[in-house]
Amino acid sequence: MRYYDKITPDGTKDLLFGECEQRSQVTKTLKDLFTAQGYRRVMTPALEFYDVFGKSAAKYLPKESMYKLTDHKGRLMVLCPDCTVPVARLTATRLKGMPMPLRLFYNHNIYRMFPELKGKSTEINQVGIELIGGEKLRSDLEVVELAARCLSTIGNGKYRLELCDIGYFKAIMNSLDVDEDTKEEIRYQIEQKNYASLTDMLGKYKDSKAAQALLKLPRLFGGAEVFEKAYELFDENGAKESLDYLKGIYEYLQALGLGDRVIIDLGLVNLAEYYTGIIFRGYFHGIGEQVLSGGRYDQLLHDFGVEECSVGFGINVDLASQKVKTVEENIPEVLVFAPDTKFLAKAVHHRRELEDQGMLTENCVFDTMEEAFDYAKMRGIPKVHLVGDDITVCLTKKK
Ligand SMILES: N[C@@H](Cc1c[nH]c[nH+]1)C(=O)O
Repeated sequence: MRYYDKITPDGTKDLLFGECEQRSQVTKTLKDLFTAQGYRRVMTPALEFYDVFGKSAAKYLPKESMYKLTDHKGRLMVLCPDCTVPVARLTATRLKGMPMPLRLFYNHNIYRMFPELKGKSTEINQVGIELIGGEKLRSDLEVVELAARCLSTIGNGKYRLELCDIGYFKAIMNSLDVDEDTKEEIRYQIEQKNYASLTDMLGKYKDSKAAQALLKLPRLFGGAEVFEKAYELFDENGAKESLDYLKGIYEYLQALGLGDRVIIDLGLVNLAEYYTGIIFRGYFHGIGEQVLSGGRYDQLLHDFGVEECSVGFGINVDLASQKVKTVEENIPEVLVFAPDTKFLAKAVHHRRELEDQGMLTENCVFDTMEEAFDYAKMRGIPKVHLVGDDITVCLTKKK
C-alpha cells in the first residue's frame, strides 16, 4: 500500500520563512486598506454545515467540489468552500438587527476540489470584503474603487480590472427561446470564449436578434467603444438599463483616473446564477489566474431570509503574494552560549538585554564550543557571546 506520510494533499503546499512573510505583508496591506474605510473583521469557522451551501451557493459551488466530513451526530459538514456564504449566514443570525450598512472583511482559507484541473490550489487563502445593505449604485462604486485600490497597492499601479454587468447577458438569454440546459451550455461556451461551438449552437437561429447578440458577446471586450457596439447589438428586455448602469460605473472609474486599467468584458458570464448585477475580476501581469473576483449578489442574502442587498470581492492571497518582493530572511546577530550550565540563567538575562536593545539573537542549545561555533558559522551568525563569570564577544567566520 502506498503511504502518503511525506507529501501534502494535491493543491496544498507548505510555506517557509520568507513565503510566510510575503503572505503576511499582503494581508496586512489589505487589512489596513479595509479598516481605514470602516470595514470590520469577522471570522467564521473552517467547518460549516453542508446545508449552509445548499441554496444559492449550490448553483456555483457544485457539491462534488466540496470536501465533506461528518460530525459525531452523523451530520454532513464541509471544509468552508467560500467566504461570502458564511458571511450571509452571519448576517441572518448574529448580525441581525445591526445598523446597515454592514462593512465586513475576512481572511480565511477556503477549500475547493478541482479533480480535472491539476495544478490548481485546493486550499486558497482568501481576504475579502462584503458591503451589505447599502444603496446599489453608491455601494457598487465604493466596492469597485476599493478593489482597484487593493490591486494597485499590491501590484504597484500595474493591474487590470475587468468589468461586466450580468444583467445584459440575462436580458439576452431571457429573450432566447431555448430550454434551460441549452442556455447553460451557451453560457459555458461564452465563458470559454469558444466561438466555434457557439456558432454551431446559435448559427441556426438566423432570425433571432438574441442569438446573434450572444454570438458576438465574447468579442464585446475593450474600452468605451464596447458600449456603442453593445447597445446596437441588443437593447431590449432590460439590456439597455444594464448597459446604462455599467457605463455609469465605467465613467466614474474614468473620472478617478482608472480608465486605462479597466476593461469592459460583456462575456464575463461566469457565476451568472450567483451574481445579480456587476461582476468584476482583477489580474496582474504574468499571473494567468484571476487574483481578485467579486460582484453584486442580491439573491444570496434573500435565501438566508435577509431583505438586504450586497456586493463584495475576494482576493487570492497566494497569487497576490507573487507581486510582493521576496523578503530576505533575517539572520541573528548574536548567538548567546553559556558553556557551563551554571550560567544558563545569566545567559537568558544577557540575551534579553540584547533583545531589548533591538538585536536579533539566538540562544545556543548545543553543549560544546565546537558545535556552537560550527552552528554560528553555518547560519552566518557573525558573533558568539560566551557567558561565564564574564561575557566574551567572539567573532565567527562564515563557513
Ligand atoms: N466569494 C466570491 C468572491 C466574492 C466576495 N463577495 C462577492 N463575491 C469568490 O470566492 O469568488
